[in-house]
Amino acid sequence: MKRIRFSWKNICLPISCINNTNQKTTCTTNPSKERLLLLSKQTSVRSRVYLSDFSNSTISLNDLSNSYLIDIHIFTFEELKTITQGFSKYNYLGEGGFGEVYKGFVDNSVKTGLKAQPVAVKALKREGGQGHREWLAEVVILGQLKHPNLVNLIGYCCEDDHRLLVYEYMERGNLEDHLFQKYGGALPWLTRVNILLGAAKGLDFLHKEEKPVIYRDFKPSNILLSSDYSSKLSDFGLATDGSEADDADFTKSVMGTEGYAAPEYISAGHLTTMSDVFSFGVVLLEMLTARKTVKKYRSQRERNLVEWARPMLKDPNKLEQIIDPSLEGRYSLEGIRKAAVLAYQCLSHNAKSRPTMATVVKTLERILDLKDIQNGPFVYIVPVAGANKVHDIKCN
Ligand SMILES: Nc1ncnc2c1ncn2[C@@H]1O[C@H](COP(=O)(O)OP(=O)(O)OP(=O)(O)O)[C@@H](O)[C@H]1O
Repeated sequence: MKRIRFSWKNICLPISCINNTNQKTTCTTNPSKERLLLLSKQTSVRSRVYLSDFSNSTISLNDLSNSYLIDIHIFTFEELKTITQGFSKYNYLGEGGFGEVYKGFVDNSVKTGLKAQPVAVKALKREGGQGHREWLAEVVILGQLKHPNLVNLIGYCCEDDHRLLVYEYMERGNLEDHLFQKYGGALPWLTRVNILLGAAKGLDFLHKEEKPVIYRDFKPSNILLSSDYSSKLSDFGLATDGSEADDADFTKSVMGTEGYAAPEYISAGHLTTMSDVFSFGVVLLEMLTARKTVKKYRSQRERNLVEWARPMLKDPNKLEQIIDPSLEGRYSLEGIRKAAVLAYQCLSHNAKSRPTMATVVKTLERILDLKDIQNGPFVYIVPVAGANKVHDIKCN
């Protein structure tokens, strides 16, 4: 489901690397002395650069990449064109609100020190301030925060009006395509729980930052899967690092994807970490039911999944009616009940009654340990090369 804006307010950032005269600019000039002085004063008190540092012009992209970014490579547009074979249709992976995504391959010959690996290259559609803000949010947040459940940003390109991002390539694409069966059979129960556990750990990590990062766009298409089905959050364009809370333009614009945003955020623009918890509840409900949160062609009563299904989550007799039939009863009964109660709590209209992501992680870990799976399929444990975990693969 594509991202929509509930309302729109242009965000005007001073874009230090855009050259209005249209000359070729690659953001590689040295930071000014005054800026570095200011920066060194700031570093003594905090360890991370925030998005607001850019809107206040206290830092430039050069300062950020020279002093703060972790293992980030700066690519030229030509280099990215080469590694994606000229953004060829054969390398095309898909398109989201930000722009098109292409598969590529990098190694030491592209940039010294670069590990040989497949990558995903995301190219920003050229459309002014908000597009640049989204690109910058990805660089500022993913360039500084590293975690096994956040997609790894390998590098970026900021040349003339080109804005691109280079990520590690995730072999199994996004959860949405698996959950709603674009590919093959239904995901087994424990694989689903494990995927959501990974995503929950990613959110928990973001929320535990000194200034919590609010992800703002949690949904299945933003959860990417590796070959062994471990999950990582991607698409940080709408994320906010907590530094923009006083910015009038920011607080006025409500953004996200229809069906996932918390009610208090839609109605009053009230954005907290609990907004992410609500969105997590929506995805958990989608995982339990294999139904999309909003679907036009469902009956009026069932159109909004949350409104229709939430009352049934706490009633074990009704619960069975909404569980994904393609699971064919192959799940832990206790596990599915616990997951349903967890979804119910995350979807509370009162933000304060929702659990924190730390509690969600603990609950999902307990559910993952419940192995009383009814009529279980033959489970073949595949050791995955390079990974220290084993995962169950359903064999028909
Ligand atoms: N790192 C990656 N590895 C493999 N595939 C990726 C990667 N990043 C994105 N993709 C794929 O590219 C396509 C577009 O992804 P993108 O994140 O831009 O948009 P989206 O999340 O589908 O939509 P929206 O931006 O509206 O939320 C999707 O099919 C996604 O699975």
